[in-house]
Amino acid sequence: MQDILKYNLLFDALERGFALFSQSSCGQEASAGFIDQPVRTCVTIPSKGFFGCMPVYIEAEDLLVSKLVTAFPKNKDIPSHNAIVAVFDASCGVPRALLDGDIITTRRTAAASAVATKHLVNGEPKVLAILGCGVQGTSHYDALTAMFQLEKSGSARSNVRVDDG
Ligand SMILES: NC(=O)C1=CN([C@@H]2O[C@H](COP(=O)(O)OP(=O)(O)OC[C@H]3O[C@@H](n4cnc5c(N)ncnc54)[C@H](OP(=O)(O)O)[C@@H]3O)[C@@H](O)[C@H]2O)C=CC1
Ligand SMILES: O=C([O-])C1=[NH+]CCC1
Repeated sequence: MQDILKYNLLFDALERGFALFSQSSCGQEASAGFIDQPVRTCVTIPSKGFFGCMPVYIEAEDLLVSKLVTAFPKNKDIPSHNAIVAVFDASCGVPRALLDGDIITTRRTAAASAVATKHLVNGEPKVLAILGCGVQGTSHYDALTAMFQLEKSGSARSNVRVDDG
């Protein structure tokens, strides 16, 4: 997954996916193909975290997919987020693949921020500052420096600790 899921491929795939989803949500299924993507369902594990289920049907790709993801923010020596992605053939419902979802989650999230920034930014961004050096802080650095020609970029651990008690 590390070698396959390059940011430039992800940027194109996400732009296409967001456009398809918007067109489908606006009732333009004829050109876009039908997409059914309900809002993520979450199960709460009190004082520990949550377990999320993220299903989608994409007619244009004949795919039925669900990500299953856990977020346990207090994990210390193991990742705070863990995921798998199950892929089914939408023509017959047969399972086709079970993918490691960690790299997908790490890079897709950051790539989505980069694509959103590209469409929302006013002019060419020159400076990037990221607060926090966790998994997403790092992947956002990688994605945004892959998307833009920046003059200055950096990330830093936060010295402001939010009380998460
Ligand atoms: N929408 C999406 O698709 C996704 C969203 N997320 C969300 O993004 C966020 C970051 O996830 P991820 O990077 O994987 O998590 P990590 O556990 O790898 O990193 C946690 C980050 O939060 C900071 N942090 C933790 N506790 C505190 C605190 N008390 N006060 C201030 N900062 C704190 C850390 O700062 P420091 O570096 O200084 O230690 C670190 O940068 C989470 O909220 C997660 O749920 C994650 C994946 C996908
Ligand atoms: O969409 C996602 O994969 C996640 N959102 C918060 C934790 C993981």
